[in-house]
Amino acid sequence: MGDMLSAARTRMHRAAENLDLTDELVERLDYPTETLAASIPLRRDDGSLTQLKAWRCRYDATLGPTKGGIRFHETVNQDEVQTLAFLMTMKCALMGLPFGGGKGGVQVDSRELSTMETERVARGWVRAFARIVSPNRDVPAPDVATGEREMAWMVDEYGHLSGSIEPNSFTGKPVALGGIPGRTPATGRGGMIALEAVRDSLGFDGDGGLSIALQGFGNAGTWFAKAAVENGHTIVAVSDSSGLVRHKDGLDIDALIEAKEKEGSVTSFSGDGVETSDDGAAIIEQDCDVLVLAALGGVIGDADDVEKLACKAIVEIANRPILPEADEPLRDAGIDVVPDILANGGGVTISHAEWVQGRTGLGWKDDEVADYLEDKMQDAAQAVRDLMDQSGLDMRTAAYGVALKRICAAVSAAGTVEEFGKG
Ligand SMILES: NC(=O)c1ccc[n+]([C@@H]2O[C@H](COP(=O)([O-])OP(=O)(O)OC[C@H]3O[C@@H](n4cnc5c(N)ncnc54)[C@H](O)[C@@H]3O)[C@@H](O)[C@H]2O)c1
Repeated sequence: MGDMLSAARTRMHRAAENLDLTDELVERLDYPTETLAASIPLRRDDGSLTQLKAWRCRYDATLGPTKGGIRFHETVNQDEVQTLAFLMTMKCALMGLPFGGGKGGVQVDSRELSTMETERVARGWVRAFARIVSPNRDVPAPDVATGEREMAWMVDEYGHLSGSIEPNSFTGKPVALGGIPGRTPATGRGGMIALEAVRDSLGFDGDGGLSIALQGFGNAGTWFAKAAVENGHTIVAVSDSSGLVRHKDGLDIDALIEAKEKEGSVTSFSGDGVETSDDGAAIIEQDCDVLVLAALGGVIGDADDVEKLACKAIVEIANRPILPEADEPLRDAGIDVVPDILANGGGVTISHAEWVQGRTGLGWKDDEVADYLEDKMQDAAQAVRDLMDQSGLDMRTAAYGVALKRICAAVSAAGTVEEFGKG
């Protein structure tokens, strides 16, 4: 087992120990059910042939078909794919969705691919893994460097291979091809709903505006920022891969989005009182109420990183931006964390709505999507709060606890040691 998965599982074990869950049920989640590794041949535009490493992991399907994105990234590896599939398992259970967890990846630098090469990689991934993908078995979605267009190619390839039209084999499709309106903003908006739902347990009484520093200004970050401003909060600093921009009285988010769309970076933004720096990593040192991590994994890795923080709470919109080694130093520093499996659960929640839409053949309206997101985020946050109240656990451990209890209940429903042990 890889180091990354091993580290990720420590949080599950912490929850299981605190809640006295039966070992044999939790052990079932120690290893993935199925991981398929493949080599995808890519014919480059210049005629040369390259072999790309690729994976699909179905981590656990106790609660339903496995669900999770496919990322194209030069550093992706089997350990990362399995770790992210493990997190999807916990997230889908916490969000109350009838899905298990999965993840896929191709080890490739997407920036070096032409559009036609990207299409060949997307179709090659489906040819390699079609045997485990299916609307009732394993349902992939976009992730890093994949989006609606890649899903359109993948659904098409899957239809050719299976001999039937199966748009429901993937989510995150373009709306014109069976996608759902509201999927793109769902992760950012869901993160805001989660923050509001737990704000008093983070120590923010009342409903006054909070000062927020935000790392990452892509899909999730921009939609979170818009929702935050609509709710009366102030974004005092934003970073992306180009660097950092800050304004002590709050940034004009619509203008910042426009500048990023036009110039490709937040540091191109200017105006009265706006400061920029090429040191994007300094965002974690920004004095603020809430630091929102919406870019990368492993940003806060240990006690040294925790010492740099000047926030009162953290919201994890990226997957695993805080590593387990930093959990205790954060607790000692009194910094509460809204964990990734809750804070970014809005994305897979609306993927579920898309899957339901595909199964019924009936389209969802914008307000139905928004209501579903609100309800699911509130329900998950409430379940976590209830367990925190009952057990005194921190928010992350309680979130894992809610997920584990649901998975364990489903496993136990097919018989327990007490029943089988009767002989
Ligand atoms: N989009 C979703 O639905 C969704 C769902 C669940 C989790 N997530 C997670 O949220 C994170 C962001 O996803 P996204 O869809 O917004 O991706 P994205 O590619 O749209 O945006 C990523 C952003 O991070 C920035 N970034 C990259 N390196 C950086 C660095 N060193 N410092 C600061 N910023 C940096 C990029 O400039 C960009 O603004 C990822 O970890 C992703 O796995 C996204």
